[in-house]
Amino acid sequence: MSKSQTNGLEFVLTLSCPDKPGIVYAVSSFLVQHSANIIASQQYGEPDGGLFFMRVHFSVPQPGRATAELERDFTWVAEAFHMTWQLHDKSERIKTLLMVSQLGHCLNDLLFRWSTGSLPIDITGVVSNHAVFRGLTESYKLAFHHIPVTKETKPAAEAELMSIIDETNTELIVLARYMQILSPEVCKRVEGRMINIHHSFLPSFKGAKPYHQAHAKGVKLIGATAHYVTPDLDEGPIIEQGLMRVDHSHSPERLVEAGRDVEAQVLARAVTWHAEHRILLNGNRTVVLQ
Ligand SMILES: Nc1nc2c(c(=O)[nH]1)N[C@@H](CN(C=O)c1ccc(C(=O)N[C@@H](CCC(=O)O)C(=O)O)cc1)CN2
Repeated sequence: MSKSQTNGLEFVLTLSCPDKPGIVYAVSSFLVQHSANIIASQQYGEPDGGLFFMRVHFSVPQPGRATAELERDFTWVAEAFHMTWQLHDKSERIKTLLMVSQLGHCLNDLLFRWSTGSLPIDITGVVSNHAVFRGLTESYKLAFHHIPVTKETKPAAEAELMSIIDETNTELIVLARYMQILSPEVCKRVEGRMINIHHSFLPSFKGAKPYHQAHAKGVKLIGATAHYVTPDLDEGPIIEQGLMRVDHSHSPERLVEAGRDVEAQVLARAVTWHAEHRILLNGNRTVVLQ
């Protein structure tokens, strides 16, 4: 059945809007009117009376409802409260394209988690500017797209990437240590649905070689940051971060090696939360409703 024709039994509604009394009441009333049962609900109101954020996971009785039908019925609530909102059929796994360059620890971790069912995504393929992970990708029976990039070929390479995204109906793109800066045009087309793992505790050590930057500063902690990609390098909304302790004896190469696990764990949490529709954008920040 096509996406709009599935009769979902469980849905996730996410919304943000100017805070005012009556929002939860209005959402609850909508759910009662549709015989829905709340399974989980989280909300957050900015303390200064700014925006209100909500995530509701609910079920509807058999035979289920088409998402479009519920969306049509919720529109009046959304308009009354000037909501930015989305309704997701929880049975539909988000189509996800993975991208990597020459370091495969995050890719390997994501592929394994996906293969065991612990990562709620459908992988549409792997894109890389190097050929080194073709074997690993194809061992999971996934499509591998080798798209080499040079300064001269970057526009054509990005055009090929966008074609793959469009042709596979990819909804989420994950930069699993993909080490090419993407153009503002690509960033605009994937705004809010491209996640990067940066190998430092942002905002420290943006850009290239953050572990070498950290070593030069004599840090005692290194970290990793998962964030949405924007035209401004490593400045996008932060989703998740992690840290680990190091000391004076760690060379830059040892820091690179030590950081692999925290990078992979942070990226996996960020991808999971995006796939579970737990992340709401709040300007250049995120609200993550657990
Ligand atoms: N527009 C954006 N593109 C990318 C972002 C981003 O936030 N906005 N994140 C990076 C990942 N990254 C650090 O996490 C990073 C990647 C690449 C570079 C860099 O200097 N790349 C050089 C080429 C390096 C090479 O060929 O090995 C370049 O693109 O000219 C810095 C940081 C992913 N893209």
